[in-house]
Amino acid sequence: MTDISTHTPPVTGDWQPPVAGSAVSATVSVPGSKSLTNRYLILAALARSGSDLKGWLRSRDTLLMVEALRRLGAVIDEDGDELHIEPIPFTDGTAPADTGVQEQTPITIDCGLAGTVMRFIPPLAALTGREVVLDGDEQARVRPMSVTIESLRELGASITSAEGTLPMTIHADSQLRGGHLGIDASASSQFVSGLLLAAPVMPLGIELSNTADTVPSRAHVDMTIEVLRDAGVDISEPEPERWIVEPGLPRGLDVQVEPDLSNAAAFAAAAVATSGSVTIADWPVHTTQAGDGFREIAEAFGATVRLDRDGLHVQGPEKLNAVDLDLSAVGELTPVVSALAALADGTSQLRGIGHLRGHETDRLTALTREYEAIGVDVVEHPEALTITGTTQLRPALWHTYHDHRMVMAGAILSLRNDGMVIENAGTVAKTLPAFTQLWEAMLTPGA
Ligand SMILES: O=C(O)C1=C[C@@H](OP(=O)(O)O)[C@@H](O)[C@H](O)C1
Ligand SMILES: C=C(OP(=O)(O)O)C(=O)O
Repeated sequence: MTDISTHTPPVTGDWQPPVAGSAVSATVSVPGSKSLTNRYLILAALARSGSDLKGWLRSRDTLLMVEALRRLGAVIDEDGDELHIEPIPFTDGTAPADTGVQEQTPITIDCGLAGTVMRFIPPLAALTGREVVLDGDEQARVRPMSVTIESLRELGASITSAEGTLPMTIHADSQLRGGHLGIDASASSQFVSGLLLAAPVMPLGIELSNTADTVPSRAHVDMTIEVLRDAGVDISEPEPERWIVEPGLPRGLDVQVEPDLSNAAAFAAAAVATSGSVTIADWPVHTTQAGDGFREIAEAFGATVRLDRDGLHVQGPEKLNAVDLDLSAVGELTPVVSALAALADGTSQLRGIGHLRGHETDRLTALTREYEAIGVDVVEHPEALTITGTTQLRPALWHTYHDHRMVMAGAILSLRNDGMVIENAGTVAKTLPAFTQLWEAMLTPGA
């Protein structure tokens, strides 16, 4: 198993990841899922009693969520790898109890660059009866937010936002009653998840439907439904993309967070890229995580994949096949998958990924630029990338655009591209602060 205890601290600036001299062979254990941690935190903040989260992910996105919920009134204590959460004092279907003079001071919330914070916190904030000002990183200010803002307005919130993005202010007179709502969720599944997660506290619950093209990242909506249901919330989807949540607070949680499979995919990809063999410990047999989709994707590249009680075992092929994949449901895997496509034998199509233009950065443009710089032939389409793999990669500075998954993609390419340097590797702390350490440990013989 990879042991990072004796390794140097995480790299925060430029990083030259190791080249794989031979086939990578390792067992890797990754920390908890970002998407599950942040959903559990939201549910715990709404619950009718205290909650315990074990194995939660400690990263920038989750710490921002913890801080946001504290500011809204939850009490959160950290004890080793556990979090204990006492909820915001909501009662079924009403705003939280009056907590006195302090209520007059606006609450400020930093969303960083976290989609889950900027789309999941506003519905809760609008239920508190407090003035809440939300902002984030410069790049967060261009991420799509108008659907969250408009939908909360329709449900009774009073919101000021000059550009329909962050920064925004939710006013204290907001009254979110819930009810029927149709939204265009084609730009992000998080518009749907944010409303569904807060719906148990709305007096009328919610009947929400998507009125536009299919919701992307469907796996994440399934995750939202599952965590709500597991917490005793009455949620149904009587027809595709129409969801009904009945009012009624969730139960307190006592859960173990699954490992983050989208982060794990980068390590599994190291096996695929080097004809190597990597085991990801504790890969769950049942999960709603988008990262689980990597099993089929690895097979499409020619890898052999086996899931058993010890985890996921990935054996890379001698030569990578080119692929033709619709990644719309599992879009966050795209940067990692694209790195494999850049090493494959032939031309790959990665389709259904237009919504990635609203992620941490415009990922289609960022990947295209960086592939061109290292000698990979890539064509950028509005909603797809065409990538022709090569064995003749050029060393270059790989820019990361404040995108953790660009760091991961760069590390995979570095396995077969000596001299490549990854700029601002510390940005990977968004979801995996120990990434550079785990990566180097994986490439240390005997890991
Ligand atoms: O709800 C979530 O936890 C997420 C939903 C997805 O967002 P989009 O639907 O905007 O792609 C995904 O890409 C993101 O990494 C996490
Ligand atoms: C798109 C991502 O993050 P966010 O939750 O900020 O949308 C991601 O992690 O790939």
